[in-house]
Parts: sequence; C-alpha cells; structure tokens
Amino acid sequence: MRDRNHISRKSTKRGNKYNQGQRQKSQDILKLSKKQKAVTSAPVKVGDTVLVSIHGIGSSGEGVGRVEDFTVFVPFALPNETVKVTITTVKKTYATGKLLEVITAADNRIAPNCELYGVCGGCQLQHITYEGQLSLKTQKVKDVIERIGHQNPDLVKPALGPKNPWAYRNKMQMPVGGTRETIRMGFYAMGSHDIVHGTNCPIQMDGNNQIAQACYEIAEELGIEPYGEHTGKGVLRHIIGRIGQSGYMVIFVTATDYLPDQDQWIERLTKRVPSVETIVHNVNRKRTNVILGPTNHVLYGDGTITDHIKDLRFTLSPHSFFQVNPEQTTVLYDQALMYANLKGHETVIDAYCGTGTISLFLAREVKYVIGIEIVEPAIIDARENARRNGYENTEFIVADAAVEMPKLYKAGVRPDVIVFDPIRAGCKEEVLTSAAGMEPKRIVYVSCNPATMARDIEILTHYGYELKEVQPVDMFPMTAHVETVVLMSRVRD
Ligand SMILES: C[S@@+](CC[C@H](N)C(=O)[O-])C[C@H]1O[C@@H](n2cnc3c(N)ncnc32)[C@H](O)[C@@H]1O
Repeated sequence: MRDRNHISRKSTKRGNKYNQGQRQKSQDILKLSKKQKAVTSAPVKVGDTVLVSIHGIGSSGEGVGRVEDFTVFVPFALPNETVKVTITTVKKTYATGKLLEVITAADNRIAPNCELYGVCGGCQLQHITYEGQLSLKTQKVKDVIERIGHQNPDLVKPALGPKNPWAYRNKMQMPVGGTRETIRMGFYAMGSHDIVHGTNCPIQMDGNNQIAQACYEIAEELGIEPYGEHTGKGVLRHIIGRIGQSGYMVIFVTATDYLPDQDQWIERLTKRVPSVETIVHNVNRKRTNVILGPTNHVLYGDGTITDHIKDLRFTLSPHSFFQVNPEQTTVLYDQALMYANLKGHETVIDAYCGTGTISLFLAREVKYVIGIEIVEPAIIDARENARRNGYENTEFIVADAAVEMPKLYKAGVRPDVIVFDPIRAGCKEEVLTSAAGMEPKRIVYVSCNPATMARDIEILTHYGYELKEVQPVDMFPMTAHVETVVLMSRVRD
C-alpha cells in the first residue's frame, strides 16, 4: 500500500504557471494594500452622506464601491451604478453604507416583486433581472476560482438557471414570535432575529404559503403563546412546511413537551389544507439557533412524505436533508453524473452523502457506491431509500469523512471516481489528501460555498489533480447563494 507521503504533489504545467502567476499577483496586491493601510485612514465616518461608484458585488450580493480607494459595501446597489449612501459602519479596511438614492441606475435594475423585499432577510437579488442574477453568480464563482483557487477563471461556464425562478422552495421554516394577542410569523429580518410578519413568500411553493396562512389563522383563533427568543419562555417556536410529491408535511416546533389544543390544530389544518399528509410535533427545549430538537411526535399520517428525483423515490422524515429546489436538483445531479463519466464497471465514493440522493443517482450507472455521512438518521434513510429503489450495489457508512476517508485509503480502497458534496465549510485537508492518495481518475466536487470550494480545488492541484471545468447551477434564485459542480481529473505521470 502506498504511504500518504507518496501522494503525488504534481500539478499540471498550465495549472502551475497559472497558479504561480496568480499567487505572485495576490502577494503584490497584499503588499500594496498593507502599504496603503499604513498611510491611509478611513475617508468617511458614520453618518456621512457620500456618492459611491459601484464596481463589483460582494459575497452576500451587496454592491462594492470605493470612496478615495477605501472600500464601501452597499446592500442593494449594483455594479455600474452611482449611488448616494449614508455611512452606517466604519471598520479599519472598509465601511458599510445604507442606500439612499440610485443616481445612475444599472441597465439590469428592476423593481422587486415582493413587498417585504429589503426588510426580510430571505432574498438579496430581487432588484436585478434574472439574467443579471445569473451573470453575477457566474462572476462570483469566476472571482473565487481566480483569487482563492489560483485557477483559470475561463474554466467557469455560465450559471444554469431554471425556467421559472419563482415559487421553487419545497421547504419553509417560519419563526413564530410576538405575543398571544399579536402573533408574528414569517421571516427573520436582514441581519437579525427580529420577525418580519408575512405568510406569502414568492420564492416558496404555493403549498407552503397555504400552510403559512392557515397556521397563522389557527394560531390566532386558538391563542397559542409564541416562544420568546430573548426570554426563553412560551410555546410555539417554528412552523415548518415541506412539500413532497405525495403530499405536505407540517412540523410544529415547540419549547414545551406538549402542543396545546393539539386535536384542534390537526382538525383545522387538515380541513383548510387538504394536501397535508402528515403532521409532526417536534420538541426543542434548548436556547439555540438550531431549529429542530431531537424528539418527534407524529400527530397525523406516518411522519413521512415521499418525493422523487427523476424515477428515484425518496422517503423524507422531519430530520432528512433534501435539496430545496427540485427542478434544479435534477440539473445539478445530471451535471455531476456527466462529469463522473461512468461506464458501468466503476466503484464510486460519495462523501457527505446525506440521505443518499447523489449515491442513488450514480448507483444505476456503476458497479458499487460507498456513501459516507456523519448524521445517523440520514444514513438510515439512505439505506431505506436504496432498498426501496432496488439498489443493492450501495453501502452507507455513518462516519466523519475526515476519519473514514483516511481509513478507507489505508484499507486499500481505490475508487474510480470520488464525489464530494460537503457543508459550507468545505472538506478538511485529510479528506482531500486521502482522496488524492486513492488516485481516482476523476473528482466531482459539488459545493454550496464557492470560496471553500476554490480553496479545496487549489489543495487538490498540489496532489496530482487538474481543474477541468466549473459549472455553477442556480439552486436559489433571488438570493446571493450559488451551487457549483466541478470536474477535476488526475494528471498522468
Ligand atoms: C450539502 S449536504 C449534501 C447532501 C447530499 N449530497 C444531497 O445532495 O442531498 C452535506 C452533508 O454532509 C453531512 N456532513 C457534515 N459534516 C460531515 C462530516 N464531517 N462527515 C461526513 N458528512 C458530513 C451533512 O450532514 C449533510 O448531509
């Protein structure tokens, strides 16, 4: 068996040259900005009203401009605009401004669709045409590929969007607050946990808006006590709606062991929204930002709904992770499958596999799939989903990928293809080095955070892999988020 020290540290010639050139450029910029920092102080102070020319876009969709070479972030401003702002915060290296007036508007600026836009924290890009959103997302991925990954940005293809960028979310998580007399349900305000009241969200599927409105009416009728995040007292914390092809799931999250007027809730909700297939009461007594607690009581139905990705059938329970945009999930997984370029004889590792959705997508095309996932209930679902869909050529392991990947490498497992789909933090280095040590022909990296993805791509280029292509997929229209699929190939000696 090869020792980890023998893992090839070769990059391609093109990759090397490009990397070195980019790294030198970044170091020069860093030196320059250190010098500048030493001699300049902020040219603005809180409360100043200034004109800012916007030239770029930040990671949260905010406009980025300059006042005398000093960076100013302006939410809701767009590249190629001149805007009037009030400075709200000033830090050592940047300031933030509140948009007062658009002096010169960008060609792709439009009026937002939702009356809560700008107050609610859910969307950041409704003021841009959808084509404009796609090109901003493409540019965002290009920027990190070049700046963080030190790779050629021309490898990034234009982002793929859906036919309809509205009404796509199959999952809604509504915080509940206010008082028994004035219940508030809806969305967290931008940058805070204040609740903006609203039960009709244009990026939610219609079923979720029906659930939101019905639950708000019933909460008022029954006078339920909302949970107070600051006091830790009260009952109802969140209402979750999930839309499946079989029907809807509603989850009531309470801070108490009981849901008052439980029978009334069930009767009134199922009458008003007949597509509700199951209702679950989840108990979360902890003072935490995590929405679901560990305990579920099934109040109606069997506690699950069913969804499909193409002809694959998935059973979802309250804790199961499932992609929120079904139309674009197919686009994302098809792209991953295309990059995997399978012929039927391969063994594939699907690291960070969740409920095994990508694993099962691959299973019909290969000899064997090994899925690795840290959350045990997700693996239980994955095994069940594999059984129901008739895929016996799958194995699902509950483990931390950072422990399991080195273990599989030492045990001599040598997959032909490895798929990564990690959380926002990306992969730990030991996951990447042991993956490279297994010498798969191709690595397909699916990511919801372009910055950590670019970091991991660069690491893999030092271990014998070359970046081939980067495909952003817009899973979250109207928001600043973008999903990306990447193909890396092993460089032959
Ligand atoms: C972005 S999701 C991807 C899920 C799946 N591929 C899908 O498309 O539905 C990332 C998954 O990684 C899991 N995860 C987080 N940390 C992990 C770790 N250290 N080792 C293995 N899995 C982990 C999460 O529980 C989650 O299911």
